[in-house]
Amino acid sequence: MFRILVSDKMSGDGLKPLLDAENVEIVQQNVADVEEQLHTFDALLVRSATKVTEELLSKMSQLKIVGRAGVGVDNIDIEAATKHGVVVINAPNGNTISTAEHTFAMMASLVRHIPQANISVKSREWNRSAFVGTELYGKSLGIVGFGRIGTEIANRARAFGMDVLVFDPFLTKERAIKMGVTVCTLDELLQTADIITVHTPLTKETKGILNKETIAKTKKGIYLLNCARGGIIDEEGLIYHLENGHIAGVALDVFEVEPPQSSKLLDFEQVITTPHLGASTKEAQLNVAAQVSEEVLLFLDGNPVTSSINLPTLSKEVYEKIQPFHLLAKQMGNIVSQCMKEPVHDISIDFEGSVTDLETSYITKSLITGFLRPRVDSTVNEVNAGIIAQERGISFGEKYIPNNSGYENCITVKVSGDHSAFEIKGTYVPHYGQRIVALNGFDIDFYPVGHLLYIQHTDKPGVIGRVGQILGEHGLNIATMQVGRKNKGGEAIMMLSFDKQLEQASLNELKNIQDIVSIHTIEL
Ligand SMILES: NC(=O)C1=CN([C@@H]2O[C@H](COP(=O)(O)OP(=O)(O)OC[C@H]3O[C@@H](n4cnc5c(N)ncnc54)[C@H](O)[C@@H]3O)[C@@H](O)[C@H]2O)C=CC1
Ligand SMILES: O=C(O)CCC(=O)C(=O)O
Repeated sequence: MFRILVSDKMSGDGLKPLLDAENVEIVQQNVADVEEQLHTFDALLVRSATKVTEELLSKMSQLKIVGRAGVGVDNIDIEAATKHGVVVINAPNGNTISTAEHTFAMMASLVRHIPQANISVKSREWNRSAFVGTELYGKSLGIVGFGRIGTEIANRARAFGMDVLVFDPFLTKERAIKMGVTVCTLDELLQTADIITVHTPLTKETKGILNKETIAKTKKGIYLLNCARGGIIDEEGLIYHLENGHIAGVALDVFEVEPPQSSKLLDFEQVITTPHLGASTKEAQLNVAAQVSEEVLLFLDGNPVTSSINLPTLSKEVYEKIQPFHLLAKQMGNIVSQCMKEPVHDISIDFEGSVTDLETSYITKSLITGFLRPRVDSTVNEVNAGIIAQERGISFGEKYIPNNSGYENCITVKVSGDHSAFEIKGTYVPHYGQRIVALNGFDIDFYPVGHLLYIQHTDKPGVIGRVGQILGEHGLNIATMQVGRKNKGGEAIMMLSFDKQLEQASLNELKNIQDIVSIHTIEL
């Protein structure tokens, strides 16, 4: 049974997949009200109100996934979630139309002074001359950030007969041409636009992208809108230019601090506001809640996620192709880790053959996870494996090499430690399974599961027999056995598998056999 905490208010219909699921218990309460139970939840669903901080994540020790019912994840400490091995997903498309429509409604309201006129009429005034507006038709709209919402706004603006200028450093020329917008630099946009609206995420680069200096470059009488995130337009800069009369009007759905109780911006007649309502429609709330609910359920049932912020996202179809290699890589990492009982500083992974057609970064993360599991106390998974490896001074990298192994696909892992190195090769054979096909240059062929014993020895008569005898005396049945050697009478290896774990006494006896160089038990 999975326990899911829904901390912010969400559409009941949207949560239906979770409410209907048999293996799920849902608690719809704010995190602050379930302080004692925080460690029991497997998943946390939030909108923008709940702040998912390092402190909260530390208290939620069972947490596996955070679902953000919306786009912006600035209320979630992604770095901390990644460190805690918690997957973060969002619902990127569900509220695009609602937010674009809201921005457009704000724009129309702004240039026609609708909110101010509404207050005036309700105050029993009839002051038509005070509310003379401006047409949108023929005006230049500058859009900063041309993603999902920016694109929808451009479509609507063109239908209103506006020229659309776009600044987005990640926008390709082809897409701009297709969308019928003019791409320009930020300075060109600032100097040309009559109205500017921002639709970027809040990042180090976008924080204060419109500020005292950049707003000064805009036309006198500019209209500015922020329906994305508070802080993208610097509030002090806004106040400065509202006071000096440079700005004709501002529409804000979002604020640097929400609610903006003490913000001076609320005192300006030419500032119109809404309380972060961009995504507040029945449709958007249903969409985003349903999207994250379905995704969280799939994830908890062991499926890949399609909109993760801190994991490579894979479709189910792609995941099915990757899954056998994902497992093979985890087993390979685990084997090396158990055989190399020393500090390791580099892991290099070579992919060859058909596996190179897949998203190998996911396979690499699985390998690093498998390697770290026997060494790390904290829960390590594909989300935090990279960070944990880095923290422990282990570098890793992957590359594609020509397919010379003789296998249809092959993964070779070379691990460098302080005192030695280890090399392992694995392949996946459909309908046959994962196979380890070489260890430290010895050709071998074994299935990497269960209780294994890896023995390095000298290729001499009687060694294998003595091993079998000691194991037999300890009541240990050898399930499978593989041997490999490079030269007659030289170094050799054995890989044995058992139905149960070996005890220390039998290992001690094996170690005493002359011509045995080393022994490692491997538990997979
Ligand atoms: N008011 C509300 O209720 C809502 C607000 N939002 C906000 O709107 C933002 C945009 O949402 P979407 O369009 O869905 O996101 P998106 O990811 O589709 O688009 C963001 C765009 O910003 C661009 N961008 C990133 N850094 C930039 C920079 N330094 N300069 C210019 N452009 C830059 C990206 O290239 C991308 O095209 C979200 O991050 C969220 O914060 C989203 C939904 C509802
Ligand atoms: O209504 C909400 O949850 C806020 C939506 C939002 O800001 C977002 O999706 O980024």
